[in-house]
Amino acid sequence: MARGKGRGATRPRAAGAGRPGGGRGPRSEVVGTPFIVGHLADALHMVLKLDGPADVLLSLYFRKNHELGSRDRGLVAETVYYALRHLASIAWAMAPAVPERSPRLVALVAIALRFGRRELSEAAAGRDAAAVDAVLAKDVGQAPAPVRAELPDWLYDRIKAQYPDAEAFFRAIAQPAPLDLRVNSLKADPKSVAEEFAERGVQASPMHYSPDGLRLAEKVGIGSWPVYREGRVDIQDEGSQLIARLLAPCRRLMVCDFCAGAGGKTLAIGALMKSTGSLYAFDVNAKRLAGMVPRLRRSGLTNVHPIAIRDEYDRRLGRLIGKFDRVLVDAPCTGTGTLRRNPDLRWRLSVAELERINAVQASVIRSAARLVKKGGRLVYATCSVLREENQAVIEAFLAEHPEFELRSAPDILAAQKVPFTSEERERMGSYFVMLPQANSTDGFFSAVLERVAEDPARAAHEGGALRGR
Ligand SMILES: C[S@@+](CC[C@H](N)C(=O)[O-])C[C@H]1O[C@@H](n2cnc3c(N)ncnc32)[C@H](O)[C@@H]1O
Repeated sequence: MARGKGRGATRPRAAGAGRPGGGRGPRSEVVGTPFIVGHLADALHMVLKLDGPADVLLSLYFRKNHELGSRDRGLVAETVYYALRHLASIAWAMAPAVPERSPRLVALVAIALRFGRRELSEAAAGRDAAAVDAVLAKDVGQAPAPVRAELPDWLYDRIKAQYPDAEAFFRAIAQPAPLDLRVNSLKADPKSVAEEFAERGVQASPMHYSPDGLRLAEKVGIGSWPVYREGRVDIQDEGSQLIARLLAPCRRLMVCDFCAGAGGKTLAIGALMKSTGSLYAFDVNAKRLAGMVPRLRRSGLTNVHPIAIRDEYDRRLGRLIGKFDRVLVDAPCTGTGTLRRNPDLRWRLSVAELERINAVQASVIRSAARLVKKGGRLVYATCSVLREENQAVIEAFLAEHPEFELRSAPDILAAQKVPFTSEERERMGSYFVMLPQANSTDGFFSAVLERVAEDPARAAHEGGALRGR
């Protein structure tokens, strides 16, 4: 696999990685010890079934395998993610063997590609050494284009057709994403938080676009740090932070986050509202919504009302029709904008799933739009890079709903001092579009729609009721 050879072939930073317990016992010469390769193969055996998100399956694996020290876990996780990012080319090079039935070979090849062939101990490679070398000898440059792009054919075709810089997108999603933080303006400011990180020897730099954001130079586990536990920061991609700003939330508004999930955007919106007004957070997934509770506690927000709904036409929504100044629909989507963070996603998606999600998107935006008052705004957002889930949904909605008009998303952000170049503005038009290859963020799409007239159906209904009196 000439393409992979040498790429990133560095020793892992973690001193002692490769040793059982990650620090105990004599120092191992190489990363790929029998211990690490064994665990990596077992973890890949689970993850390559692709029957659940890799991060969930990996944490399950680590919970069951206490003998792995924190550095071992870091090494296994990093290599599993590397394998998922390069799964198409690894599968192509190892054919007729298939990854899900040969996780050990995938483990050995992934270590050799990520860290260098010499990082595989003889004891670990064992009888598979020749097979590994045969895989490494394959020239991925000869593989079909979707394999080189590390995408399934259907997704490759769509991205290639949609983006003139598709090749740059393919390169961008082969890289891991940085760790982005949003500073909670209720409790801190970016400068003081950056200093707090500097005291721990971690560089946190201001973000290019988001005024509240800091980007860490290295990935560190901050879950137990006071800065996180005390709610001064939350983990949130830069693009996602900007979507909260598209609502231009200010004091004392009635705001609804219709697909709030565990509250990533809810928290950002609440902070921009300075914890005033009312912020309703709906979701059909009560478990996910419950994940918001500890985050709310840390954040210090007191204006948020999380409510689990049965579906987008839940009867309890009836009394809220026409009541909101702002409604965010952070729609369920394919998540194709987050492939840097969730490399397994591309292998778990399908055209049928895209079509199912598309139908939900159309239904959710239609229902959520009823909640927006005249003069209020509906913000539709996805973390997808596919036109079908983005522009096409908005075009179909506007064709059916002349009572809404598209507003300029870049103008709304420019008014909040978010700097876009004229080139970026030209690319976006009236929409908000962030792309990993152009903006170094996850891929995001958003449209801001203003209600300029009452809902015709509702007006007719109320008019009829009035006349009948
Ligand atoms: C993209 S995620 C939301 C992420 C969240 N806003 C954040 O920033 O962390 C989409 C959410 O939509 C929810 N959802 C799916 N169908 C829905 C529906 N019919 N009505 C409301 N929410 C729905 C899902 O449970 C999921 O939590």
